[in-house]
Amino acid sequence: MPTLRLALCQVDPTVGDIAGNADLVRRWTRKAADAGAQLALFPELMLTGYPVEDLVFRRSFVAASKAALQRLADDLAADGLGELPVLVGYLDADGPPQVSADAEPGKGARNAAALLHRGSVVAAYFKHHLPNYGVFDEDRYFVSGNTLTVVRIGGVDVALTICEDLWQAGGPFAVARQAGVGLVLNINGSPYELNKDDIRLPLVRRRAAEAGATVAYVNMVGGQDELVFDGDSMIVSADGALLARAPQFVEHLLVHDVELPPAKEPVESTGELADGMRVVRTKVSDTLPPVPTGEAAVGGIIEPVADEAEVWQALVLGLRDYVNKNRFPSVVLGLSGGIDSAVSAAIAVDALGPDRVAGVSLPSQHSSEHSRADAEDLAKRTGMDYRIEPIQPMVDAFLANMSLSGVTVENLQARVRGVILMALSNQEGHLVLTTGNKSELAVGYSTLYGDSVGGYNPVKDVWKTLIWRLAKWRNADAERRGETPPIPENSIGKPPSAELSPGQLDSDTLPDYDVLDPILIGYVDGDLGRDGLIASGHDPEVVDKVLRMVDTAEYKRRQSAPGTKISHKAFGRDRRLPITNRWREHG
Ligand SMILES: Nc1ncnc2c1ncn2[C@@H]1O[C@H](COP(=O)(O)OP(=O)(O)OC[C@H]2O[C@@H]([n+]3cccc(C(=O)O)c3)[C@H](O)[C@@H]2O)[C@@H](O)[C@H]1O
Ligand SMILES: Nc1ncnc2c1ncn2[C@@H]1O[C@H](COP(=O)(O)OP(=O)(O)OP(=O)(O)O)[C@@H](O)[C@H]1O
Ligand SMILES: NC(=O)CC[C@H](N)C(=O)O
Repeated sequence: MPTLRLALCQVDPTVGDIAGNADLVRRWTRKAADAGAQLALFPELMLTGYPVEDLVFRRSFVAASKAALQRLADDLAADGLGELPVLVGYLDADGPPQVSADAEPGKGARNAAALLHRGSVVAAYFKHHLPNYGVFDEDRYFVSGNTLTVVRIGGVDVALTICEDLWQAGGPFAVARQAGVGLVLNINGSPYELNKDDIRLPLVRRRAAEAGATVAYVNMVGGQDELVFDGDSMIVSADGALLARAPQFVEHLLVHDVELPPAKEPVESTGELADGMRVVRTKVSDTLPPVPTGEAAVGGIIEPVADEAEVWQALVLGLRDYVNKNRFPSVVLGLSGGIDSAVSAAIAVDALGPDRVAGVSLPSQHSSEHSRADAEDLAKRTGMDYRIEPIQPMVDAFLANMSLSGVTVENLQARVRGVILMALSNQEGHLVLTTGNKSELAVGYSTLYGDSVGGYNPVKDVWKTLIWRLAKWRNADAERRGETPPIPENSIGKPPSAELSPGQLDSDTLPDYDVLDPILIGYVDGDLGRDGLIASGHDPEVVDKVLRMVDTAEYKRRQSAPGTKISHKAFGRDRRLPITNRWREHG
């Protein structure tokens, strides 16, 4: 049986940085070669980053991707790495974009993968299944490919596939079986969602069984606006055994030797192959770079971590990459002494280090003594910068000049805080973090242009009840490691309050969060209607109240800052609803 040393390069590309991404491929191909790899693979749309959205419509961008691909092949050969076949995702086009007036049927932009060898592009593959649900809009951008590319490398037939191809039965993996391949490569831009890693392994196993071949699955890592890619690259044998698995949320080179069946005689590509596809075969090389003598390469198997640990890492990486890729030196956020700002600050410190996080206490006449003390305690525990900017003089200046009362005055305080944070951003260059959790976003419990101001929201997709769980987990994790728990116990234990009027508590306006969150999870994440929610045991009156709040807060969500997606259905692309909308489920 031939043995192939595979190198799965789980790296963090940046959208639009074609030259930087090509350099990343060169650096990691060098690492792969140093590890004796005989075939290296990089994620989906590696050269352009993923997802590129409407950049696909720019012909200049497509041209840059294509030119970079050939340049990369040349550079790898010039680097002395030409003998190592490298599979890399890139943006291609064989016709004008589908949205343009001169579009041609069956042609257009392609989500593509190319195999580079000895300074040339020796084979290419166009993604067959285009995801068009959730956050994905690939039917808007790409034309589907109908050819399975099979390359013969070192006597083994290897099929090339891209991400969504893995998620559907009866497509390229079924064709791969008909073509008799020994290995299927699958390159991914698969964003993180809680529990997605639990779905991926059985999915890869099913496709390995369908193809009757080993599957090498490489995914990117890193944050891109609201998405965070978690890696979780793996190799699964034809009989479903997990051979190697990379850690989540970090760049990683997974190098593993796989035993593969020798290529059979070429199968004729005529006849009905699955899903209307045909097969095109290319012989790349009989000879491969020799593996260094000695130990076989074993990639190891990383065990999945607890949900809280996984979500925390996702939030940390999502924020870090947003801040760094958008070149902010630091972040600033208001510290109320409450749990949302405390958790957001702890995420920021883990993402950026304490020197790049500034916390501001913005007390008003309604702020309790503990709000200041708890904010200061948080700052001490984490080592972040801390200052106090009292807002009352500015609030009073408004009240002396305008006749305002009730909720307007509550909102005024939140807005003065927003103005101060934006002023600090303008003056000192920080990115402002806003800290509204998913429960608040769902019911509109925030002040527009007030506490909702900010460029990024690290907890946007985190239900309030999960915020508490994360806080407890993060503190316990610190204790396990002998470190100071970052979040003051007081911030975890106190009843939530906006402190915008005397003695105000969230529970004056909202049901308790352990009642509210399950209703929201059913309505928002599960798309349950009123009847479904009541049938699952919720009080009809509370359901009506909650649904009314959710439905009428769409306008706030549409103006909200981006934030890291961690759930199956995050506000934004996953859940698109009209603002002007008279459809109501509730009484
Ligand atoms: N369909 C629509 N399209 C576009 N704009 C629309 C709109 N409907 C209202 N609006 C605008 O929105 C305004 C109302 O929104 P807004 O000004 O935000 O005010 P509003 O939602 O009325 O009040 C904010 C609520 O959030 C609470 N809060 C504030 C701050 C922090 C926290 C917390 O604990 O985290 C809670 C506060 O106690 C209060 O109950 C209207 O005056 C109108 O200008
Ligand atoms: N006194 C304050 N000083 C500094 N920032 C504040 C203050 N009050 C509110 N904020 C900012 O506004 C956000 C909204 O907080 P608010 O206290 O109104 O409700 P919350 O959603 O329960 O948040 P938290 O749990 O952080 O208190 C806070 O997370 C914080 O960033
Ligand atoms: N880029 C893709 O094709 C991603 C779609 C796929 N279902 C995933 O989330 O992994």
